[in-house]
Amino acid sequence: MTLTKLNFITGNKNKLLEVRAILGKVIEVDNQEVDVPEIQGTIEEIAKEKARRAAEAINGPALTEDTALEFHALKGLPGPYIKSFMEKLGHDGLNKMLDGFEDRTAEAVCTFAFCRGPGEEPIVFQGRTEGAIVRPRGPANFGWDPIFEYDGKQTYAEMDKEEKNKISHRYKALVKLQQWLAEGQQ
Ligand SMILES: Nc1ncnc2c1ncn2[C@H]1C[C@H](O)[C@@H](COP(=O)(O)OP(=O)(O)OP(=O)(O)O)O1
Ligand SMILES: [Mg+2]
Repeated sequence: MTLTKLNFITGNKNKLLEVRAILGKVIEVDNQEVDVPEIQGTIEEIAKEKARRAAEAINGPALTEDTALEFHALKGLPGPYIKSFMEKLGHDGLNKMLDGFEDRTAEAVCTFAFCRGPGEEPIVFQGRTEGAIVRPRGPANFGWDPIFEYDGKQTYAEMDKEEKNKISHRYKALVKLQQWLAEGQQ
């Protein structure tokens, strides 16, 4: 069965905007805002379970995304728990977490999971982009974007949206998703 549109389950408007900007020419992206619980575990386990639960909640095919931010000095933490860390500590606190370390590099990880329907095994598409954690620069309208510096130059928040969408963790994951769509979803 060829997919004619993707049902992207997310409550995050910025994610939806980026996915539409990148995938919009290739396939229609519908959105439903369903609050699916996120379990603890590895990035892949969390992503798969999120898609499984989303497919059950809407009783049909569901695409979900989970974003992680791995600090190398902290062996990958906060990773998938970045949302809670960001909410509690903010840009300043996240920076301070690394002040005792020399290594301020980090990896932004985007993991899409697609589940055909209830009871089906989800398939995962992941993209990673290397950067460093810096004091905030640029507009603060998307989470940790102002403290994630790409390429030693601009932060995600300072980058032109089009530029960001050519190198971001989300773009790289969506390239893999597009390939899978083009190859007939085998
Ligand atoms: N560049 C970014 N890309 C993705 N998420 C980001 C970015 N900057 C900040 N964030 C935030 C949004 C969330 O607080 C957190 C990621 O948590 P996550 O559970 O994946 O998203 P979410 O809960 O906002 O949406 P969803 O409904 O898809 O789960 O990181
Ligand atoms: Mg979430």
